[in-house]
Amino acid sequence: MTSVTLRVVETPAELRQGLSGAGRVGLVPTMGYLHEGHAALIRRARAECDAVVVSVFVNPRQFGANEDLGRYPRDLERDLHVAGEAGADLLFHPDVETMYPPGYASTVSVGGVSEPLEGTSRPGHFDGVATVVLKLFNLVQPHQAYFGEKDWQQLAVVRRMVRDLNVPVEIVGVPTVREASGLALSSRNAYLTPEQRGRAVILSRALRAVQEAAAAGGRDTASLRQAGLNVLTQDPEVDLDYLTVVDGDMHERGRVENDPMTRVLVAARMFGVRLIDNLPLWPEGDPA
Ligand SMILES: Nc1ncnc2c1ncn2[C@@H]1O[C@H](COP(=O)(O)OP(=O)(O)OP(=O)(O)O)[C@@H](O)[C@H]1O
Ligand SMILES: CC(C)(CO)[C@@H](O)C(=O)[O-]
Ligand code: BAL
Repeated sequence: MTSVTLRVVETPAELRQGLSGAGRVGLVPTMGYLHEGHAALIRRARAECDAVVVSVFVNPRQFGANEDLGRYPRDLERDLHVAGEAGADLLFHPDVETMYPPGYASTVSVGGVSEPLEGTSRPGHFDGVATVVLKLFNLVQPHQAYFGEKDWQQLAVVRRMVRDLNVPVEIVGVPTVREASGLALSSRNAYLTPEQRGRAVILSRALRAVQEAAAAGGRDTASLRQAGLNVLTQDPEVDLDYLTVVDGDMHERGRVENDPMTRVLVAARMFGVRLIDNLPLWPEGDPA
């Protein structure tokens, strides 16, 4: 049943009013078309905070000129239902003019962790993400903010920004929610037919193959990567952008360290849709 207490607010003034005297506030930033992955973030916020704000804003500043801003899936009714069920109190749904009024001229740019991988493939993407996330932090002033591990590099960029700019918020990372097949839930999965989603499971299979190679003792990054490539090359539909093993700073090294932050990341285009996924190299933490 959808929560009867969920309120939609569209302006900063309505948001502040809705949060007055709220106690501990949790924020879940999203671009909408909510699914069970988003619901996991909202439920976690519900369990840890007195008031939960979900923002739904398809942020134009994080899309490149040739990306899918125009066709990004939107469905506010669905979002209300999912957010209400998961226990949100406020759904902040500003329009583009509210977030970026005429004369708007500021950008937040995080260096280092934002530069490789998604940063290389999607120039300007993380500037757009950091800018809107900092604006949301300033508007909502949450005690805690919840982000999915599915967007692992984004999580690293947000953590870096918060540390560097002394933003008074605690960042909480939430594990990736998957279909039973292993496919990571993503709003962009809506672009795929059920048959295509079945084929896209190959990405998580490749990540698991890399995990298995590490569990078997592999420490050399090139051979770990090859274990994943052996899977990905089984389907010619996979147009690989990157498959890599990185440390917590998003650096690829020749040999992997025994560090729980070591992660295997993949990005590929399948059926014209760009998909990303990642897993910890050692699911149970670093090996002895
Ligand atoms: N499967 C998932 N499990 C856990 N968190 C997720 C999952 N999918 C998305 N999230 C998180 O939800 C937040 C909002 O993400 P967003 O609205 O972009 O959804 P998305 O499904 O990642 O969409 P996209 O298709 O654009 O990647 C982000 O912090 C993201 O990491
Ligand atoms: C964090 C975010 C909501 C900023 O627009 C977006 O990048 C997303 O949905 O992951
Ligand atoms: N979940 C990441 C948002 C994006 O791809 O723009």
